[in-house]
Amino acid sequence: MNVGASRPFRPQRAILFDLDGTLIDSAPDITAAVNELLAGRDLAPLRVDQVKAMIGGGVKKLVERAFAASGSPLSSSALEEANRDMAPIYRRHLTGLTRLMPGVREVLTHFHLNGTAMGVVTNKPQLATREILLHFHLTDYLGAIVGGDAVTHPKPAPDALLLALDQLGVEPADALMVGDSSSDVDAARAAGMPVVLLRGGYTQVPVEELGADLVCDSLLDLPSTMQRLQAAA
Ligand SMILES: O=C(O)COP(=O)(O)O
Repeated sequence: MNVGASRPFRPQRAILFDLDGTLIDSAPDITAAVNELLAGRDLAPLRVDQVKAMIGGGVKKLVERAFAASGSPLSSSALEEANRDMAPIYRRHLTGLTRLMPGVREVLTHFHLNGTAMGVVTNKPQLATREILLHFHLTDYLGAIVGGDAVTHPKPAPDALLLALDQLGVEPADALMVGDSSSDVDAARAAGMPVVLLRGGYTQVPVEELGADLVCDSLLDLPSTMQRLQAAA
């Protein structure tokens, strides 16, 4: 099922995937990390659904939002300190509770066999991103892996997407961004790329309202949907 494409799709030479909420369900691990940090400050744990709504802006934003939701908003110096404390905690909770979203391996295999270049562009730190992708044996599919700290301006700025496309040697108009949130749409628009959003990711706003060219129920719908749209273009 999809919501109508808002512009013609031409065959894509590359696809950039968001990570959290798109390729992986990392919310349980991220919640465990957040709650370990909060417990260190005698604050009560947050639920996974609360933390889901805080993911997508990088680790520092996550920390800021978690303390605000706990009724203890941080000053900028306290945020810096909490963010420093979070780094080793976050690294201990990368894969234990994290699972691939449905269809990831099948869909990456499909596009790989198709000759489509692929990359991951996330606001998660680069080292953590690489460790997770290695854990799930996905790095062989990916010609570019760009974390939030690999650029000065992470998503929703276009920089990380443009860096990944540069590494893949593909122009923005010949590539597609696939994500789950407004920062993916905004980054893709700023980079001049079409964008597909998947339902079931980490957004509080319904994906239909985020201005994507297309919305799919799951990653598994992407190959057939792309074929149909390209045939019609
Ligand atoms: O906020 C994060 O750490 C990562 O989020 P993203 O993979 O959706 O960009």
